[in-house]
Amino acid sequence: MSPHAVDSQTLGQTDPWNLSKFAVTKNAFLPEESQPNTLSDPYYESWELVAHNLAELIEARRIHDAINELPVLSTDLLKSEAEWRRAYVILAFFTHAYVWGGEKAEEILPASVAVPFLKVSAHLELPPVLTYAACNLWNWSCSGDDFSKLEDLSTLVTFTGTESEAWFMLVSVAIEATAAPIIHTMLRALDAVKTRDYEVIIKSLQELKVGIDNTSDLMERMYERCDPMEFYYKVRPFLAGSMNMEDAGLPNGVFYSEGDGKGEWRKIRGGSNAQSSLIQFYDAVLGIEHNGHSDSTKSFHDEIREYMPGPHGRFLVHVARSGSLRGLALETPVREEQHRLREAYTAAVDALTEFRGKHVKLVTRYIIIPSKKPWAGTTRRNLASSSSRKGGEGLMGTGGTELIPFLRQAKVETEVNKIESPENSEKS
Ligand code: HEM
Repeated sequence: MSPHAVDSQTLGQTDPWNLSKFAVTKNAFLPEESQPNTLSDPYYESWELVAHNLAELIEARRIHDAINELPVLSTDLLKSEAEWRRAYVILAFFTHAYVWGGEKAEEILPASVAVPFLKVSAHLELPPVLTYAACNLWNWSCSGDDFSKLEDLSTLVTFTGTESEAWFMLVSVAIEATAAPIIHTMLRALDAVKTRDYEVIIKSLQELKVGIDNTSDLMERMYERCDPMEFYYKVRPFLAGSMNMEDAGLPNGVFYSEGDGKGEWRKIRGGSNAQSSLIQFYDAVLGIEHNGHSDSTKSFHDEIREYMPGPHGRFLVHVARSGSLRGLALETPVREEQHRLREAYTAAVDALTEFRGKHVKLVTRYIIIPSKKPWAGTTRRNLASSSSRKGGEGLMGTGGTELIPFLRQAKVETEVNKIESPENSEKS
């Protein structure tokens, strides 16, 4: 068992939260075990053959032929939830390899991928696109028991076969695994709000701060083995969705063909770490809210929950409604323990603000700077070429945001929650 996994006794104590209903495991948002790297029924051999050779097929410009030759397979022979997840990973990678793997974007997704992908996505309550779940949560295996040990993790499906791509995906797996105990600690803290058990809450908030710091430290390990130029020009274009991709060659989005002329044009956001339930969990327990952007009344953070596995999205809603640590921290402190609660709350908010600050720096290193540099490798018409043509102006995130203003706003919306002294405690 991963040393960060929560033991069954502890899980038992938090049973009122009904975690299995929310697909929260002893490894939090990661599955219980290493993921299978093959579907067991030989019926799916043709999928597995393409999946295991995806990077080579893309490199050799044979990916379209390989996918066009696939039969339209049924989902009836998927044997377990782990196999449904494996099918989702495979079909998500096929979709993005097909759309972005040629000289220019392909607008029509063939039925061999679209038909089973729509079924598998509906089963898992996810959109039919390469989400964080496809790229990260369900796309790894581990040679040991410790899922936070980056060196022991490997990816199952990749577009490029590069170390940069694997590292980019696996850093997030390690982050999720390391944070597993924090979920359970914070659920106990929310329960303790009802009984005003200050000591439990203070200790939990202190642990949360350490957990968020660990998340930041692991995120900064990205620099070790993910090369910014390779990430920007080779890997990131494959993560793009079909929303806001007019300049990259998808004016109408992508047509998901269901055969016999049937199908639907879809504009869907691409994969983004913004779809991590963990960071939104940190927001939820601290009572941090994000505002709507100009074209919607819903915030991006709320919208993006639809790109998380259904049960995880529902878990976040449930947590946000289950007691307010912030409300308790805002009460005018009279007793010593109330002062300590404020300090612990603010230290956790500071840690999350710092995480978001470090993330902006990461995005600058991996997107802003490379977008202004010339690339000597293969060029295709895609997200990278369309952004670079404009000298990096108006850069969009793969999740579809105007990235830097959006990320700075998320940081400010975190920071304003600090409660430093009774005088500035009016915000609630
Ligand atoms: C090379 C690595 C990374 C790059 C280039 C990157 C890029 C981005 C971009 C462009 C956005 C804006 C949303 C969008 O996709 O449109 C975003 C959002 C976000 N990313 Fe990353 N990211 C990286 C790694 C990470 C990691 C490791 C995490 C940690 C789990 C993370 C967490 C988030 C979160 C939570 C958001 C939503 C904004 C917020 O709540 O602050 N990112 N990222």
